[in-house]
Parts: sequence; structure tokens; C-alpha cells
Amino acid sequence: MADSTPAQEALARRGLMFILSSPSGAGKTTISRMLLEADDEIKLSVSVTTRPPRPGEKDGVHYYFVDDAEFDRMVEEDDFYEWATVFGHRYGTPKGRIRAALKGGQDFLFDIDWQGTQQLYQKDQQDVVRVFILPPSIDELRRRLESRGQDEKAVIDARMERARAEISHWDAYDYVVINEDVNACFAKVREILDAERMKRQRQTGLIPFVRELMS
Ligand SMILES: Nc1nc2c(ncn2[C@@H]2O[C@H](COP(=O)(O)OP(=O)(O)O)[C@@H](O)[C@H]2O)c(=O)[nH]1
Ligand SMILES: Nc1ncnc2c1ncn2[C@@H]1O[C@H](COP(=O)(O)OP(=O)(O)O)[C@@H](O)[C@H]1O
Repeated sequence: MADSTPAQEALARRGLMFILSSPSGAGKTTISRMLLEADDEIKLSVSVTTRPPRPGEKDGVHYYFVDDAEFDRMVEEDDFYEWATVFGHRYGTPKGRIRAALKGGQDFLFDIDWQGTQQLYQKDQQDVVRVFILPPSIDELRRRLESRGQDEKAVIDARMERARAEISHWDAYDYVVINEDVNACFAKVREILDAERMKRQRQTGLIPFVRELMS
């Protein structure tokens, strides 16, 4: 590759950890998939879970599906950045090569709950951006869980039961977006990501660039 110009160098930046959380059914999976499709610079951090796959979910793409014994082994071997129990199943973020990739400018998307968000934030405040998605109403939240058509009624009831508790964590996030119209919500989430990428402290190439401008 040809040497980059000073202006291109200025674009060098540290990657960020972009977290999307919401009560179940508010639309974070939908928004995550839109973002991954539209933006080449962000990669999904694929979580490990003991929950059984839903129809259409692929191992290694949406989650790594493991049994309890395998999850226990990973906990013992300290393979997780963070993990939590949600709706009776365990979910965890594998360490993988996230830290090294962040240094190289790779962004990661995390679809994790408030417990995982808190743990990641405590470990790495400067790289974490926390976005919370709210449904326009509780009735609409139930409609969406039903319309997804992938969970039994008892599972949907349990998720609705927990919705209020999950919503109560809204104030531990940097940004809150209401998902009424999905395209409008997606556009806002992209704006947040774009703006966060421009933060001065993330633009690691700026110092030499500005020095050059001023010399
Ligand atoms: N802490 C933590 N939460 C996770 C992780 N992966 C998924 N979750 C959360 O677990 C919850 C249940 O996820 P899922 O069963 O896929 O149902 P969803 O609510 O429809 O997305 C959601 O709040 C996810 O954000 C993880 O690695 N760590
Ligand atoms: N703005 C929206 N308007 C109507 N339906 C939506 C909207 N956003 C998401 N949905 C639908 O609601 C259901 C739940 O969305 P999903 O992304 O799976 O939520 P979550 O990952 O937060 O549990 C899906 O069937 C999805 O297609």
C-alpha cells in the first residue's frame, strides 16, 4: 500500500466499544443488524450463551451456543470480559482479541444487558459508549415480543415482567433513543456512532497532524 498522506494519518483512531441495551423486544437486535450491515468498521462481539438457539439463529454468528458445563469451564479459565444471568440463562462476552483490535481502530458492537454494560464500563471507561433503546409504550413492547413469534407465551410473560426492572437502568447510559419508527431510530444510533468516532481522544492521529499544520 502507498504511504498515507498526513491528512489520512489524521484519520487514525482508537476503536470503541459500542453497547446497545434495551428491554427485550424494544428492537436492539434489529438495530444491531442494520448497523452491522451498513457499517464496515464495526464488528459484533459474539456472546456465549446457554440459552437454546431460536429458529434462524446460527452458532458463531448470533451467539456461541454452549451447555452449562462448557460455560462453567470458560468461567473457570477466565475466558470472559463479563458475564451475567438473564432470564435464567447465562450470557458472556468472550475476551478474544478485543483489546488489541481496539488499538488498531476496530469498533465492536455489544448487544448486552445492563449488568454486562456496568462491568465493561468499570473495566474500560474511555472506550465504552452506552446506548439504551426504549420502546414507545409498554403495549407496543408486548406486541413486538408477540409479533417476533419466537418465544412461548410464558417466556414472553417473563420478559414483560422484567421489562420495568430493565427500563429502570436507563440512567446508567450515555444516550437514550426511543424506537418508534425503526429507520428513524437507526439513523439516530448511527449519528451517535459517527459523533463518538470523532471524539478528540479517539483520534490518535491528530497530534502529529496538528503539529504539522502549525509548523
Ligand atoms: N451481560 C450480558 N448480557 C448479554 C450478553 N449477550 C446477550 N445479553 C443480553 O441478554 C438478554 C437476552 O438476550 P436474548 O435471549 O438474545 O433475547 P433478546 O432480549 O431478545 O435480545 C438481552 O438483554 C441481551 O442484551 C452478554 O454477553 N453479556
Ligand atoms: N420500530 C419498530 N416498529 C415495529 N416493530 C419493530 C420495531 N423495531 C423492532 N421491531 C420488531 O419487534 C420485534 C422485537 O425486535 P428485536 O430487535 O428482536 O428486539 P430485542 O433484540 O430488543 O429483543 C421484532 O419482530 C422486530 O422486527
